[in-house]
Amino acid sequence: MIKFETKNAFLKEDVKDYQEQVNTMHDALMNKTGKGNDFLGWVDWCNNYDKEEFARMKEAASYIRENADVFLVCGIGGSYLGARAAIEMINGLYADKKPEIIFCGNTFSSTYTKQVLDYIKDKDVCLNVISKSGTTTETALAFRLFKQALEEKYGKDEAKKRITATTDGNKGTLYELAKKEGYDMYVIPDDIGGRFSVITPVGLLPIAVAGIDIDELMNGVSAAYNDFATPDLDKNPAYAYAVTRRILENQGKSAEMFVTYDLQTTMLAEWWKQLFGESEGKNGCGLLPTSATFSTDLHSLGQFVQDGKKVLFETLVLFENPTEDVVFPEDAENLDNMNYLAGKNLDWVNKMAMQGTLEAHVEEGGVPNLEITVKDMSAHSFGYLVYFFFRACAMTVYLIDQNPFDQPGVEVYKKNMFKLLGKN
Ligand SMILES: O=P(O)(O)OC[C@H]1O[C@H](O)[C@H](O)[C@@H](O)[C@@H]1O
Repeated sequence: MIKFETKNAFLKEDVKDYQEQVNTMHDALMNKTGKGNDFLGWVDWCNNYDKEEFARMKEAASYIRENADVFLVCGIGGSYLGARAAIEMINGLYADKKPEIIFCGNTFSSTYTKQVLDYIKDKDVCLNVISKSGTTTETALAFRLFKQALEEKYGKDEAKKRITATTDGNKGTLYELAKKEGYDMYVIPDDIGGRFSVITPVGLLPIAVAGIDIDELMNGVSAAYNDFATPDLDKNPAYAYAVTRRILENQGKSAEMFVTYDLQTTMLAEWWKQLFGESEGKNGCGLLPTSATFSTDLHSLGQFVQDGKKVLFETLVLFENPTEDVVFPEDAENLDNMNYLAGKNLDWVNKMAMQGTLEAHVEEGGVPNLEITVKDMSAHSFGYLVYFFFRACAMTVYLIDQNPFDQPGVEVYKKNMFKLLGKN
């Protein structure tokens, strides 16, 4: 289902030399005995998730689709990136589907927040507030504003029906508030951290509201779970990718650029950045996760990749089959001199651009390129791909002996901000 290739990676070590270490880490992961083992619920979540809650979520999604022009998803980090990545990748950026999905609660920007508040004024709205901790300030602040806007518009009772809360199953400020208000509630499992939570109600409810088949998404997760049961580096592309990153780091690389050729996967890259950035960037370790969407960014970052400081390698995420295609038309006058492409499919042009760029970056630029090939941009492939990255991420961080599942560094800005905001 996923092909992983290193033929353009300039590797100076053999991936297979890591087999023994990978076997040990694989056991730690599967037996839940490694670092951060309290947060390994995602590993076999596809076998364990609550089917009753899953069915309830689908019903809630139908209610929201029938009753809302706009669906507000109020969350930040792992509580919004996965859903947004899935919805954009699978439905595209301009899907003419009701409801329109707007993400809030991920910024303090007064301009953005006020503009969303104005935009929803004359629209029917439902809202899903998502926070594992239940105390994240960006989310809590936006939630109060949008909750009040809904209460003003619909009255308290009707607003309650339009608000769902996804949070801890037993505790926390949001949990208490939602219980008291009587909102429809969904649980973020204790043993699944935010950046691994797109396969739980955190991601699945908004994804279902977008009209995407969440059974298919979970089938993709299960298929990946089964395919990655073996630690054999010849058979497990997630682990081969995990090891390859470490080899390139040993060769002096300090950044990894996630590259796609489809604009609707830009948010997938943002999701991936949180996954790897928060999992790996600690105690002075880790590769900087960065991203580019080509060919758009070839016209901005291309110069640096080709010719700048040799700090990075590229990880190409290629989708074999496009969701849509366009045949380039003939033009009788040919004033733009573009007739040489007449009759060609746009996807073919995109793939030729990819081929040409790959050769330029690898052969002339000496930039290592890894290739991850995915069949298409379906819900099934999304589920498969995120699980691929989960397993790769856990393995690659275990290989540098760090805990992939905490993020103590994120607290530092919060402490300073709270002091400035006068929070006690
Ligand atoms: O879901 P929440 O508890 O609101 O957290 C939202 C996000 O913010 C935190 O600061 C963490 O660094 C992220 O890992 C998390 O995904």
